[in-house]
Amino acid sequence: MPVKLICASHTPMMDFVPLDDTIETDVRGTFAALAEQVRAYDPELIVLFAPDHFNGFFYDLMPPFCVGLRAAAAGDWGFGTSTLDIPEATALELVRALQAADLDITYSYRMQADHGFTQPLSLLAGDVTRYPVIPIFVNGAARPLPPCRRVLKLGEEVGRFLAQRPERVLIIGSGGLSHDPPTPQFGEAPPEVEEFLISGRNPSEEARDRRQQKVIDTGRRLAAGEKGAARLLNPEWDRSLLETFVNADLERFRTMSDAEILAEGGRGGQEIRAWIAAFAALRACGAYQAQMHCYRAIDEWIVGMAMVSAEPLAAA
Ligand SMILES: O=C(O)CCc1cccc(O)c1O
Ligand SMILES: [Fe+2]
Repeated sequence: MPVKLICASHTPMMDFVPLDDTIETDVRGTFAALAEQVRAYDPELIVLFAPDHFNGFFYDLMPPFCVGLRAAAAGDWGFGTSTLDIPEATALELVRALQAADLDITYSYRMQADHGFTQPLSLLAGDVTRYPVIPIFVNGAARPLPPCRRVLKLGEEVGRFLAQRPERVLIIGSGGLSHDPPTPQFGEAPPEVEEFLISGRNPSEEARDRRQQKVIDTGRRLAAGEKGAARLLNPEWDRSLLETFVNADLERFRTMSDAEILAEGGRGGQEIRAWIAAFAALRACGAYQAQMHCYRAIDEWIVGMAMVSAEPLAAA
């Protein structure tokens, strides 16, 4: 079974906040080069690990992980509401395989996939619906978060499933690295915000715009060096994580705590779980070699922006 991996940060602010220098050209150029790789590879199945940002998953019922059996784009940040092209029978087989491996996996016949899913599909696949995809939600926003060692286990078992599939598979991990967008935290927010965090699905257009504008404003204040606007990006931590992934040193994550991730990588840093799952899945298919394509710490977009691709060693 051919397999390939791409992990990338996401930041929906890309399409709302233009940068006035070469950074945007570099980032978009790298995404375009990776999209060309995807086109040439022509995946028959994408397995996409991504977090949610209180667009599709809420505290009324918060799973650590969720396999989408049917799903649509959540409608946030201009990525539309298209139905994803999920091969339902294969996704169901994956659920059964995970259960057989003692993972109590959640699944959904009506998943909403937010920009964590739709942005990488749009940037790397050209369109949200271009290729068959199995979306796998990995909670990276709603505390308490699943322990990183369980994320490793999920990735490993997904990888074991993929290793015996006939399809040409592209594994994508979406999120992080260090960044601290103004996502409200349960227990630290006023009652009406907590109510939103519990059950804020399908917001009005005005409510959605207000929320997104707040994120955009935070980026502007961070870039302006305003104290307390958001936790600073942490390029040093980002680079050490990238090295860990490139060196396939995934054991590091077995003991990595939420507190450590929060301290080094901010609230958004918790999204590295999607990369951990993706790399663990690839690793379960055999030894790999990885290539780093880009790293930029971008305050305006509130993101440690990185892209890494990887393939099995034998195929290199
Ligand atoms: O819409 C939101 O709540 C947050 C948007 C957002 C911004 C920067 C980096 C991210 O990873 C991200 O998700
Ligand atoms: Fe995010």
